[in-house]
Amino acid sequence: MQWTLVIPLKPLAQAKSRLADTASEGLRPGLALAFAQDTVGAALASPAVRDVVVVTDDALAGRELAALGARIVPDAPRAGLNAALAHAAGAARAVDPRCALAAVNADLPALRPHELARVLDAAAEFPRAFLADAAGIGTTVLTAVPGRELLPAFGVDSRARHRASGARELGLTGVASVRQDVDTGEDLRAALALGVGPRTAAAAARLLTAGQ
Ligand SMILES: Nc1nc2c(ncn2[C@@H]2O[C@H](COP(=O)(O)OP(=O)(O)OP(=O)(O)O)[C@@H](O)[C@H]2O)c(=O)[nH]1
Ligand SMILES: C=C(OP(=O)(O)O)C(=O)O
Repeated sequence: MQWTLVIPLKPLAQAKSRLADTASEGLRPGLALAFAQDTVGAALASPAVRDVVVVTDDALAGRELAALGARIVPDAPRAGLNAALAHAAGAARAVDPRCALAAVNADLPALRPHELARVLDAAAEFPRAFLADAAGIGTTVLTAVPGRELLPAFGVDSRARHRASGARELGLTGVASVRQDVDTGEDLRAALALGVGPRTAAAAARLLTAGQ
């Protein structure tokens, strides 16, 4: 099965507020963009991914991610993450009503294309499925096969909420790069240890140069 990914991204100036102690306000937007670029780049290189829709109102991120090959959809509802994802899912199904959908966070800078393919291949066995994040509290991937709605419940305790919604939790091992979202300085160190994509590597080097 080939998947359409929907990836949400806040305006960069507001993104990654929990990295405030790791990156200054001047460097944080560039870091958030680098995470998104490496996430989208790896996703588009995955054999299980047909296309990527990014839902964002950020003009710069929209241009940069479109240049990588993503379709950009404005965050028309402006009502938070789950409304943005439902809107992007609708935009994808308006083009192809039978597409398989996967919501993926924009902060997976260590993402490896073949690990994402393993997750999506496993998800194809269930109407809706999800992968918990490295911290074991959140979610990095939520899927819905053709004919099923995504019903996203990202945010606080989303692992428990996706489980309660009837989505099947994927208990895969060996997919650390798909679980490693980056919200804190500690997460960034963990992602760097796994090996990040080229834009995040460059942005992290700028942090070091700036003495942060
Ligand atoms: N389009 C869109 N994306 C969102 C919205 N809220 C969050 N996101 C994205 O959803 C993912 C998870 O978001 P959050 O954890 O809430 O925000 P964050 O920027 O990653 O981190 P914090 O500012 O530290 O909370 C990230 O890819 C965000 O950019 C929204 O209202 N609209
Ligand atoms: C929104 C989520 O991600 P984050 O860890 O970025 O808050 C989530 O896990 O549901």
